[in-house]
Amino acid sequence: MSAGAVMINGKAVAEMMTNTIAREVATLRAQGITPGLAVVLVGDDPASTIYVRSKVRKTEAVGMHSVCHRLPTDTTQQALLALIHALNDDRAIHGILVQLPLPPHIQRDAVLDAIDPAKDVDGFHILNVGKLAVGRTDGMIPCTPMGCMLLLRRFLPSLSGRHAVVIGCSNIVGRPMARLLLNEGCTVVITHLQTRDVAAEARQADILIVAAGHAGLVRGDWVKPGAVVIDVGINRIDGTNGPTIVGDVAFDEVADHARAITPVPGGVGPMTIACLLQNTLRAASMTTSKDVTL
Ligand SMILES: Nc1nc2c(c(=O)[nH]1)N[C@@H](CN(C=O)c1ccc(C(=O)N[C@@H](CCC(=O)O)C(=O)O)cc1)CN2
Repeated sequence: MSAGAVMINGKAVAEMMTNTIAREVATLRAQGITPGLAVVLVGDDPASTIYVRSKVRKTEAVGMHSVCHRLPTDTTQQALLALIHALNDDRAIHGILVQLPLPPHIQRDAVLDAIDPAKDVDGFHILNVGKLAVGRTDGMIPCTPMGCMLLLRRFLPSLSGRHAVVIGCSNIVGRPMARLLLNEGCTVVITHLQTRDVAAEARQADILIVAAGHAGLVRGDWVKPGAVVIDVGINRIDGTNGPTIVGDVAFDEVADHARAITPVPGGVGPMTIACLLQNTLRAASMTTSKDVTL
């Protein structure tokens, strides 16, 4: 890593956030409200199973009420929708999360749009997507892009006027990430599979967000000296010492050019779950204020 490059330690930031959240949960509980999160997993995808277990463990660790519904792969869309409607009506549940990806026979958008937008702690409901798209701040923000923004803000006090390039245009990361950066005053370019020269676009970036799902895609010569690089990729590969997790960025090469970089693991990933807890706390707090106004 070059002498000036800083490693942005998402794991440490996520731990600090989680400690703060635990204190705020204790305050809410003292007022008689225990924030509740329901996680729904359909099927037995190994990575999803690990993420869901981690979400449940961390939800409980901060003192929230945690419910996990593990459904078989052949669960019908109708049965899944019935569960969501029941969770929407459950006053002990403030946040609902359906782990993605869903099996192919289930229409993802129909399921996500069935979640009460006020309980949509993933920020994937079309109403929350729309709020973010028009720059409104009263919607739920998807957890991974929110985690990236929190890491960026710690490192760059103002994002206004920066040139940001987002590699990847998924609904979970790339698109909401681009909108958050735009809302903070960045000039934003999104690249995708049809982009003619992704490397040339990346070289313009003051802020480079990489969420392509392609191990080691971004090489050292793709990065402008002094850029801040956020690696969202999580790729499982077989290394010489067994299976290992790497990002979308060739870390050692890029660290020679960048001013700051997130590692994988230990960068954006832990922030995703911390932001999920933050959104659940926010959802529970909003219910409270609604109750007070009524
Ligand atoms: N409903 C959702 N589904 C999915 C989301 C999401 O935000 N909502 N994001 C991803 C998976 N994901 C959370 O669900 C997630 C991915 C990675 C991590 C993480 O902490 N990664 C670690 C490495 C973990 C490992 O060893 O595998 C790291 O980067 O340090 C947390 C959450 C897709 N689905």
